[in-house]
Amino acid sequence: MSTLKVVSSKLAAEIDKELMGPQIGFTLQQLMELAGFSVAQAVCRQFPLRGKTETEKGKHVFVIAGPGNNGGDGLVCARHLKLFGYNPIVFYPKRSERTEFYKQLVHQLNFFKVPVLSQDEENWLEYLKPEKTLCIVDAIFGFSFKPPMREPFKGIVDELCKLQDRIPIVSVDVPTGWDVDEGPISHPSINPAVLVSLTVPKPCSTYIGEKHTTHYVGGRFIPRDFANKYGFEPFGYEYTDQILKL
Ligand SMILES: NC(=O)C1=CN([C@@H]2O[C@H](COP(=O)(O)OP(=O)(O)OC[C@H]3O[C@@H](n4cnc5c(N)ncnc54)[C@H](OP(=O)(O)O)[C@@H]3O)[C@@H](O)[C@H]2O)[C@H](O)CC1
Ligand SMILES: [K+]
Repeated sequence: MSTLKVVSSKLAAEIDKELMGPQIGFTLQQLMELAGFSVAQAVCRQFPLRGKTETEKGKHVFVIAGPGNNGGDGLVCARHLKLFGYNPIVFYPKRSERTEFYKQLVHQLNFFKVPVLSQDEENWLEYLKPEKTLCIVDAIFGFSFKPPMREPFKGIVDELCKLQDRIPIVSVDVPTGWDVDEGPISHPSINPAVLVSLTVPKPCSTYIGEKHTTHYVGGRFIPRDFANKYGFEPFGYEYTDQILKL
């Protein structure tokens, strides 16, 4: 059995479909909770608060959530970061009307007093000052991005490209704007400091620069036989960890 390290977007969608199908019965909410939780753990691993000054601890984690499930991962991640003692702020310019569930995720952020900025709050760039921001979580688009990028996200990603040398970006599952299989197809493109691949890395992850980008796998919810069925070995997560550095 080949131990392929990546699966195509088609296979990733098939994996999701089977995980949420009648035999296995995961709900999207369950997978998103574990996915978002693993991204929060990766932020903590990469940007630990322990031993940091009060100023460092007061910096924001700026989570940009897109209109789909990648965005949902970001909303979940922000909630866990708050519980971990971080200072998340969510920018959610285009709120998904897909299901009630997204509204509940925003209610939970309100409950935890995590600010959720919408598009008409022009001051979102105010939060992107290096001295105020620990990192940016890119939860804009995942494996369903189809170019060309439409506004308001094109403008947002252009700003991120200008800032990424001064504020580290943590990309959820796929760096936004990359093709899930072909990698960075448009320029300029996001070049994340951290990539958290969910369930299993996608082909685009082979285009990250290993010196520049720390790569984690998260979304720990599949057993060995299921992984082998899709041609890969399960990842050797340590004990209760929700992420593994690759
Ligand atoms: N198994 C797991 O680990 C799980 C992964 N999850 C995450 O889900 C995303 C995939 O989510 P999906 O909703 O299928 O897609 P995206 O979030 O990537 O984006 C879809 C939305 O983006 C809009 N879109 C697409 N292309 C463009 C564009 N060029 N310009 C503007 N907007 C765009 C699209 O809008 P449409 O109108 O085109 O439909 C969608 O609104 C995966 O990557 C993981 O992060 C889940 O958490 C489940 C478990
Ligand atoms: K992303």
